[in-house]
Amino acid sequence: MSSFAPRDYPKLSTLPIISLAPYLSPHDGKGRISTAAALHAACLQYGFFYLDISAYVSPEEPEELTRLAQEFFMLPQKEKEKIALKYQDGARGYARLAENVTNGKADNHEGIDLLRPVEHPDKTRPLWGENQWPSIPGFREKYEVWIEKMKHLGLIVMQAMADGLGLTAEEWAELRSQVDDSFYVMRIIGYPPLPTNYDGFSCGAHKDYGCLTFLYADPTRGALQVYLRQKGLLIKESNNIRAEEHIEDGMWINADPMPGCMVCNLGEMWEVWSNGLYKSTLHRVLHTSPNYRVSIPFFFEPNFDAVVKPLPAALRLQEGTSTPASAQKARANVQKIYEPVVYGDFLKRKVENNFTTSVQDGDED
Ligand SMILES: O=C(O)CCC(=O)C(=O)O
Ligand SMILES: [Fe+2]
Repeated sequence: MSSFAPRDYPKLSTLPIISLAPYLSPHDGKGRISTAAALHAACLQYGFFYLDISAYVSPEEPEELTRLAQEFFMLPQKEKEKIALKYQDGARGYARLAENVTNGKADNHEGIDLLRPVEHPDKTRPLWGENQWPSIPGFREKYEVWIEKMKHLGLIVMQAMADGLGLTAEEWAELRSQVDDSFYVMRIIGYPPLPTNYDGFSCGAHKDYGCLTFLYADPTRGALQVYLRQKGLLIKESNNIRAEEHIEDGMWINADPMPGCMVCNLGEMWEVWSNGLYKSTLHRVLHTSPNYRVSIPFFFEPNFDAVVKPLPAALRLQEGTSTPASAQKARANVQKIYEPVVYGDFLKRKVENNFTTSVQDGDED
């Protein structure tokens, strides 16, 4: 029985849209406050949002990356296999269609993974090999420019989130030092249409495991879906028609691409930093339209050796205190503190267990 009458439900629309522009201009103090507050609210409620990056990226740039990805995926299979994962550390290179498995089922996609390069590469060590690039002219150059842009974007969004969570300047400096040499993953994904009666998904339901995901996807609609778990009143508006739907136990909503925006979501490391205040949200891809879909998520992750643990600012919020001094006293009221995680160790465990482990294993609510 619910004690929550439907009319009192929090109103949920499609995912919130947040503009990053104030954080790109040096003097927009007011704008920053509202961006930081909007980020905080989106992270509390959804763990997913649209990031309006039109002030940072011109639309032609990711369109060109999509075109290059298409060109690669359209090559004969034998050509694509020349950079197969098996020639390196098993994590860098080309994964053929259905090689990736989620929840025990083969995903109907293919892809290329490019990870942060390491010093003294050794392909016999997990994650420690070298990237394998397609030989298509311009491919590597264009993606390397994008990677630099996404790393910089990661730091900007982290700063805005730190403001939203109420970190002091010293606390932000400490958090920044955990992400300033991101062990990122640039993934390039190709999705043929999902065959009818396919036993699985284009990409099965999962949480991202790291810090922040910046997803650029081609204009295909109705592919990426996000799971909203809270009760609420979903407001849908299209073609001037407004519909309301009560969500009782959670539901999947579409996160279609929006011009000038990327879809951004939190990985599990943010659950740890925020001591569970912010959730890493389940999502999946069901691509049933007849076109070949391309998406290029950039996973902005902590540094390999970062020790990720609950931030004092998150504990202060949970304790209902606002200053570091008063928080000390109230600490005992916080019911559960997440265990610290060394990001690189966590990632290696993930790879060994085919990405099935979670920071909260055995502890799902
Ligand atoms: O292709 C997409 O829209 C999402 C892909 C995704 O969730 C992932 O690679 O983690
Ligand atoms: Fe994902």
